[in-house]
Amino acid sequence: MVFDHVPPHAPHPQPHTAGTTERTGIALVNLGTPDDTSYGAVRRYLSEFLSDRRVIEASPLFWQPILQGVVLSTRPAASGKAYRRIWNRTHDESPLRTITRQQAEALAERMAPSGVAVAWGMRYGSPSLEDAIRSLLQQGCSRILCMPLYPQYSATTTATANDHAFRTLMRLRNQPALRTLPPFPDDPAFIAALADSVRAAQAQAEQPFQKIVASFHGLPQAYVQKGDHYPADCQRTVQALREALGMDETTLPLTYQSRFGPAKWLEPYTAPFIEALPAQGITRIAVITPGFMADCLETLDEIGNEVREGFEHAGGESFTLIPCLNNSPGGIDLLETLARRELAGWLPEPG
Ligand SMILES: C=CC1=C(C)c2cc3[nH]c(cc4nc(cc5[nH]c(cc1n2)c(C)c5CCC(=O)O)C(CCC(=O)O)=C4C)c(C)c3C=C
Ligand SMILES: [Fe+2]
Ligand SMILES: [Fe+2]
Repeated sequence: MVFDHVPPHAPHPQPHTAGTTERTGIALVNLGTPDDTSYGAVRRYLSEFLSDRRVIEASPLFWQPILQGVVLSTRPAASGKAYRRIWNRTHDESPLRTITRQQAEALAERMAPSGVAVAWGMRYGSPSLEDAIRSLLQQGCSRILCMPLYPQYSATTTATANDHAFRTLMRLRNQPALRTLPPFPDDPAFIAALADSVRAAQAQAEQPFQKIVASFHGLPQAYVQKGDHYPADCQRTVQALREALGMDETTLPLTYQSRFGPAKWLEPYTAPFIEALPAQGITRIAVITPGFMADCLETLDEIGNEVREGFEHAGGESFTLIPCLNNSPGGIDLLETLARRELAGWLPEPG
């Protein structure tokens, strides 16, 4: 018997109902997270993440011995300690997992009247994006919108999430139709939600912020030289936000955080930039992180703990971390706006 285009090792047989209705589904996807903060769990997570050739482009012949040797014997302990500082003890999971689930539940409520199912998964760790897509198929979805929750494009985030969705479909005999959400760096709905979050933070502060630093996850400069247009997308977000708030490069500067390894990453680096501010007479600041749709290790610990301590140690007096859009009404409005736009033609006609 010949199995056209279906690898004989396809791991899970598809249920007969999968993809046989006109139902539409949405799969929300974010980066990933370890299952717990132990050395073993963090090591498994980092090993999967840092073995992704979209993330580390060096040849595996060169990189894998370094990863499996020095990196995975030292980094899991340090990262596990950082995760423990921010861990959601009520649900025993990382904040990124909690918030992604909350976003999916809230979006599901909004989309239910249109008959759209919503699932969520991670690019690395569990539940995986593959689990999310399989759950949508189980629910009879024949059309799926994959929504990587990254406002700015990068091959290291958006593309690898989409790769994972495509790879999942490669194993299916009956494939659903698949759409992917394009990046949305200066979408008016995104910028309006960010501007509202800044105004809300300012309204709660005792005194006006002297600066609001927009800090994005960094990227190796070599990837940008090879064509990744991530920094241009970050500039688009910040420029649009400046215009929405009547601010400029001085009052709303752009910086990059989360450098990993010895190579040159995008500059200026967030931590030294912020630690230098008190010496310039800037002692009351806020930090916004518009590259993240959900609070996570990089916002809550790196900015909320490490950078805050550096700023205070250097003489800073007031440090406000503006929350990500998370499951705020503005954040869910944005997800619904983006989803409905991308689902044009796939939703039942109103009335
Ligand atoms: C070469 C390494 C890395 C690249 C390139 C990279 C790009 C990148 N990452 C995000 C978003 C997130 N990264 C997060 C954690 C994280 N990132 C790296 C490395 C690279 N990221 C590491 C090693 C880690 C793990 C944490 C640590 O050990 O310090 C997270 C947080 C996950 C969580 O559970 O909270 C996010 C989100 C973007 C947007 C990006 C490219 C622009
Ligand atoms: Fe990262
Ligand atoms: Fe970090």
